[in-house]
Amino acid sequence: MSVLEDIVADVRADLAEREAALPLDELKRRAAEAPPPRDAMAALHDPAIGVIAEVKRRSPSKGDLASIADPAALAKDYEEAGAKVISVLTEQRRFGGSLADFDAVRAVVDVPLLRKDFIVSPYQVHEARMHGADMVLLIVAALEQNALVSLLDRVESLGMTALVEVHNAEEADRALEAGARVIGINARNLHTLEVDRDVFSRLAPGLPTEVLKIAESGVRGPGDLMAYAGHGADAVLVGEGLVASDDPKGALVKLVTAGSHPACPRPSR
Ligand SMILES: O=P(O)(O)OC[C@@H](O)[C@@H](O)c1c[nH]c2ccccc12
Repeated sequence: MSVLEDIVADVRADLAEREAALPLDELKRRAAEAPPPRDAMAALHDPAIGVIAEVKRRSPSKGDLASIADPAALAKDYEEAGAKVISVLTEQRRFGGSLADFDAVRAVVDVPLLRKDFIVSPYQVHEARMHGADMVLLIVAALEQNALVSLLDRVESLGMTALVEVHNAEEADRALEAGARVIGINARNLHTLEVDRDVFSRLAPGLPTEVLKIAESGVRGPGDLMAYAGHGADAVLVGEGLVASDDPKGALVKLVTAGSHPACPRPSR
């Protein structure tokens, strides 16, 4: 099995436990009572190159990145530093995240929040909404086409924005066919965990101008952000480059400053 298949198998096992504890109907009822979602798409439509800052403790490729004893404090720093959206990993076994982290962050920030997980079931989408998510990650490589289409519809029908993640041209075609309006091009191959920053420059030109393009993974600093901007990125999604820094807030200020600098290329929308 590939890394991705292993992760998804465990995610499904954990999901079955939660479904047994809280049935879907009750979950939907609670989700309907959550405050309405924020407009993540509008937040990312800013003319500056935005940063989606991620709360990430560890990863299968790099192991422990940061202990993050207080995810809310980190997220507050991200918000103050100018993050357009904050991504919170909720996958526990490989990434050390949780819905409790998500709740802690939701309680202290106003920016749109992305639930970063391996979403394979409508249950997880309603669960995201119940916890106050505004945006949900859908990984094309983890989904059959009909599941991708129905999950995307569900995310949008609940008023949230789907970040549809791709890593190659075939997945990009599937994302477009499903109706994705925000596409994340991940430099990391989730089957092998290898990073190739050139994937963005290969795929982005083939996407329609009106689709928001997010460059994911491997952003080490302003130079990488500027390079991605030059290839048409509307925003970058950054985890390790922030959490593993001695000063995550300062590191994010540098990225945000680069993204709004007049010399930074702008998307041709
Ligand atoms: O830590 P990095 O290299 O900045 O990467 C962030 C983000 O792109 C990465 O966490 C990610 C991209 N797609 C994912 C899917 C699942 C889990 C994690 C991810």
